[in-house]
Amino acid sequence: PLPDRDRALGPSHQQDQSVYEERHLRYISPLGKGNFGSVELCRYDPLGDNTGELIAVKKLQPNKQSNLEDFQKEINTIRSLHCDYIVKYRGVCYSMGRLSMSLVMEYLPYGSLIRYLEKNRQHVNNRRMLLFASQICKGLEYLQSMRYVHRDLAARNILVASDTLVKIADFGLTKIIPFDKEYYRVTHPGESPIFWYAPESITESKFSHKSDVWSFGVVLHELFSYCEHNCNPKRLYMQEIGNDMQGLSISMHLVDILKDNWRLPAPPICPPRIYSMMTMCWGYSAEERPTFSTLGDQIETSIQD
Ligand SMILES: Cc1cnc(Nc2cc(F)c(C3CCN(C)CC3)c(F)c2)nc1Nc1ccc(F)c(N2CCCS2(=O)=O)c1
Repeated sequence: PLPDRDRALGPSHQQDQSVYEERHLRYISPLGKGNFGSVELCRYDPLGDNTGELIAVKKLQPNKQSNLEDFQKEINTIRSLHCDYIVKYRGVCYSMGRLSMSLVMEYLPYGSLIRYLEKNRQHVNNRRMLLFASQICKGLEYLQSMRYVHRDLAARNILVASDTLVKIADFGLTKIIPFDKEYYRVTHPGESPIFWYAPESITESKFSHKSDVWSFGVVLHELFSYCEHNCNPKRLYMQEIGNDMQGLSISMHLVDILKDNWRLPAPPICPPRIYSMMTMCWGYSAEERPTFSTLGDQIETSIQD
């Protein structure tokens, strides 16, 4: 049979674990909004006695019809992923007579990693940070084994399931690398998070597992900066680029300083071995960068020490 992700998502093939009926969906509160649409906390309560499970429901922006295709791709992607370090797909919910659909996922109560670290900074030590880093690394290793490139790796897209478990959350930009290529070239970059992008992604819109490795290095930087607002990657890069913008676009300035070998500075109190791991992820050419399995081993070694 076709591998999971190659089967078309369609109402006629009831291969989804479950289709959620809108009439049993109880809206509770908003979780987040973005150009992607919105994510809401709901309770699926078919018995109507408040014993149903809490779920996170991602709805598409109603007006953006073009996104429906992307949304279907995102649903196909997340449906095909089965990994402890990736947020779990639960099913879909059709409403308005199959006119619109929502993506139903498991609900992770602690929210985004950024907010979690801001709130719990005082009792998250380096060991726990390394545990989170190794979980994200394992999630990415799994994604790579499925030939997916995430393309939007950042602490804001990592969710916290518990004090000892984080998961990769957002697959809106994830693409499958064609079987005969090493990279995916994007035609419409959209709003690119360039401060998390590898140089070749900025200059050539090329995305590969190695460009995800670059972004993982930036996530390591965010982790060991405790997602401090005043030392987030965008702020640090903009300080270095300076405000003397001679008309060059920000992304060209960014590529210039990366070519000159400037890199994000070591976060305060970051173990030297971790910072050297980040700088390896930031090898200018993709070949220089380590693989996720090498990074995973190095992180495991650091945890043992
Ligand atoms: C699939 C999923 C599962 N569980 C959860 N739990 C969750 C639990 C929470 F308390 C919160 C917050 C915590 C802070 N207070 C004020 C509001 C609720 C929260 F934001 C999330 N959220 C999920 N998705 C999600 C939600 C929201 C998002 F903005 C984004 N994204 C944004 C960038 C791309 S994104 O799609 O990753 C994904």
